[in-house]
Amino acid sequence: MAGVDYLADERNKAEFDVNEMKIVWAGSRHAFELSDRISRLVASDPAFRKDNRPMLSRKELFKNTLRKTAHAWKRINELRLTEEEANKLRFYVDEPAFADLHWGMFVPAIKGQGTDEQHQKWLPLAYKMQIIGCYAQTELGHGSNVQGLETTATFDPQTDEFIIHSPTLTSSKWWPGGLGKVSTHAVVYARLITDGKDHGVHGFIVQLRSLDDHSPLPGIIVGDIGMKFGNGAYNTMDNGVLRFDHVRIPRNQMLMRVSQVTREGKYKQSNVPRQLVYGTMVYVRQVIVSDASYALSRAVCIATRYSCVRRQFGSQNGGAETQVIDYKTQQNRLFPLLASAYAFRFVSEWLKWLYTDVMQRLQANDFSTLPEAHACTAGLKSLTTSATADGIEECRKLCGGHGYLCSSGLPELFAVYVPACTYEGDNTVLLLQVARFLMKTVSQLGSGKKPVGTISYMEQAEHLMKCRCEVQRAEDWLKPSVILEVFEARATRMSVACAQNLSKFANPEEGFSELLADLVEAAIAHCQLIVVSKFIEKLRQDIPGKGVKQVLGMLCNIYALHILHKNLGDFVSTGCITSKQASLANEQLRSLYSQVRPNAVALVDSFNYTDHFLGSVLGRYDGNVYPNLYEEAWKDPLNDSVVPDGYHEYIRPILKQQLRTARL
Ligand SMILES: Cc1cc2nc3c(=O)[nH]c(=O)nc-3n(C[C@H](O)[C@H](O)[C@H](O)COP(=O)(O)OP(=O)(O)OC[C@H]3O[C@@H](n4cnc5c(N)ncnc54)[C@H](O)[C@@H]3O)c2cc1C
Repeated sequence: MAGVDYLADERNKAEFDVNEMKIVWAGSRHAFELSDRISRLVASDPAFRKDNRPMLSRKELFKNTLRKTAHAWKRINELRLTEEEANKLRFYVDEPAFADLHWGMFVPAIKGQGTDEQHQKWLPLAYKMQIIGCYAQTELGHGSNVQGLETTATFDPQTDEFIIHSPTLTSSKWWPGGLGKVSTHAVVYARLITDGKDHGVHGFIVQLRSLDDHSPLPGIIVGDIGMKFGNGAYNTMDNGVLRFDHVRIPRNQMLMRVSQVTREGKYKQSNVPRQLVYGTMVYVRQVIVSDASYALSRAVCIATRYSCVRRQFGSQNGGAETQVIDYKTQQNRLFPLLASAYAFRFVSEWLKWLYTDVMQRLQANDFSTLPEAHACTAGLKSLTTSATADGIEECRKLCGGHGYLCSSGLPELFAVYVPACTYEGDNTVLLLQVARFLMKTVSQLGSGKKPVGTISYMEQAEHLMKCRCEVQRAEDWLKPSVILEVFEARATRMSVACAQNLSKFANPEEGFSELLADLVEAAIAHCQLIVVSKFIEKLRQDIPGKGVKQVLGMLCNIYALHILHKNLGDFVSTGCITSKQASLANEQLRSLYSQVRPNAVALVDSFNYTDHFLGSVLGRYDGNVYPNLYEEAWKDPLNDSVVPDGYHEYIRPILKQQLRTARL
C-alpha cells in the first residue's frame, strides 16, 4: 500500500528531537539545509538513476558515468551552484568518476604545490573544466614507497624543457583515477634529474591528450587497467596506465612552489617552506575520514531499518515473531557500528578545525604542531577506513541472505568503499608512520619538549603508567574521566612497552622491523583514544534539542566500551583495568544497548538520507521491504523470458538423454 510508513511505531519510540539531531549530524543548520536541498535535487532527477548499475557491462557503465558527470556539470552551471553546493551534488550523485580526481587531487595539487604564476595559468582552465586532470603518482612497481618511483624528468638546458620518461615496465603509472580514458592532463610525479644529479620525486603538469580530438600526444601510451572488484562499484572509474617515451614539457610545468629549477638548470629550494604541502594532505585526509562516516552511516541505516522490519522466531500463540533488532547479538554487532558512524562524523568535523589551524600556523611559519597533525591524520585515515570497510560487511551479514542481493545496496557499497583502505596511503603503512611518531615522543619524554595536541596526554606518562582504574560498579563506566584515563593509560603503556623493547636492539631499524606488529597495535590504541576523546569533547559543547545530548552520550559510551570489550587483552595485560572491571564494562554495555534500542531508527533517520542515495530496498524509509524486494527480482534480465535462453542447447538434452555408458 502506497504511503504507509511501516516503521512509524519505531519512529514514535524515539526519545529525542530528530530534527535537531539532523543538524548535529550535518554540522550546522546551514550544512543541513544545503545538504537536504541538494540531495532532493539529485534524487528527483531521473538522469541520476543508479539502480541498474550492477547489471551494466563495463562499457555501458563507463558511458553512463560520462553522461551523468556531464549532466551534473550542466546542472552545476545552470543553477549557478557554489563550490560547496557543487561538491554536495557530486557526493549525492554517488558514482566514482574522473571528476572526483580532477576536483579532489589535480586542483588541490596545483593549488598546494604550484607558484602564483602557475595558479594563474592552470587553475582557471581547471575550474572551467577546459582541461581535465588526474593525479599520477603510483606506478606498477611502487605505491607506498614513493621515493622508489622510477619515472624520470630530466632537464634539458638546450631547450629549457624536461624530458619525462618511463625507463622500465615497472615505472608505468598504474592506478590513477580518470587517467585511463578521460584526463587531458596529469600531475605526474617523477624523479627530477638536472646535470646528471637525482633530486628525488617532484610533481609536473603534463598534457596527455589532444584538446582537439582527445588522442594521446606523441610519446604517450595510455589506457585503462581493467575491471575491478564488484559489480558496478568502482568500475565506473577509468583507473589508468601511462607510459612516457621521452615526452618534452616546458620547464615552467614543474610545480615550483617549494623547489625550483632555474633557466640554467640549477636546482634550488624556494624561500617557501617545504612543510606547506602538509596543508593539502590534512585536507584530503579530512575528506576521507568524513567519507568514512558517510559510508558507514549508510550501511548502518540500511541494517537498522531492515533489522526492525525483519522478524524471526519467538512467535507465541500465533502472534508476531521477534524483530531481529531485539536480539542482543544483533544489537551487539549493530549498535557499536551506529556509534562508530557518529564518532567518525565528529572526529571529521574536528579535523576540519585542525586543517584551519594547520593552515594558520603555516602562514605564520609555525611548524611546531606539524608532526603531530601528520601522525594524527594518518592514523585517523587508517582507523576510520578500516573500521568502515569491516563495518559495511558486518551490516551485510546483519541483513542475512537478503543483504547479499545487489538490491540491498550493500554489496556495491562495500565494493566501492574497500579501496579506501589502500588509496591515499595503505592503512598499515600509515599506522607505522604513527608508530614512529609515538616512539619519538616517548624517547623525548623528560627532555623538556612538550607533547602537543592529540599526544599531549603523554605529558602525564608517569601517572598513566601506574594509575589504577577506579571503577567499582557498572555505572562508574559512564564517567567520561574514567573512560579517558583508561584509554590514555592503555595507549601510553603500549607505546612505552614498544619503546622499551626497541631499546633492546643495538640497531633501532632492525628493532623496528622486528616489532612491526606490536607497533601497529600501539598506533591503533593511540588513534582509538583520539576518536573517543573527540566524541567526549563534542559532548562538552552546548547541544540543543530535547534528548539529543543524552542519546549522543549513550553512543559515546557504547563506542568506548565496545572498543574496550574487543581489546580486553590490551587493557587487562597492561594492568589498566582488572578482569572484574572488564566484566562490569560489559554489563554496562548491555544496559546501554537497551537504552539505545528505542532510538535506533530515529538515530539513522537523523542522517537524512534519501531513498535514492541509500539505493537499498532493505533500507527504504517506509520499511515496505517485501513487496519491493519481490518486484525488484522480476526486473532481472534473466526473468525477461520464462524459459531461459540456452534451454534447448543445454538443459533439454540433459533431461532427455538416455544414459547407457555412464558409471553413475
Ligand atoms: C581504487 C584505487 C584508486 C587509486 N587512485 C590512485 C590515483 O588516483 N593516483 C595514484 O597515484 N594512485 C592511486 N591509487 C594507488 C594507491 O595510492 C596505492 O595502491 C597505495 O598507495 C598502496 O600502494 P601499493 O599498491 O604499492 O601497495 P603496497 O605498498 O605494495 O602494499 C602491499 C602490502 O605491503 C604492505 N607494506 C608495504 N610497505 C610496507 C612497510 N614499509 N611495512 C610493512 N608493510 C608494508 C602493505 O601494508 C600491503 O599489505 C589507487 C588505488 C586504488 C586501489
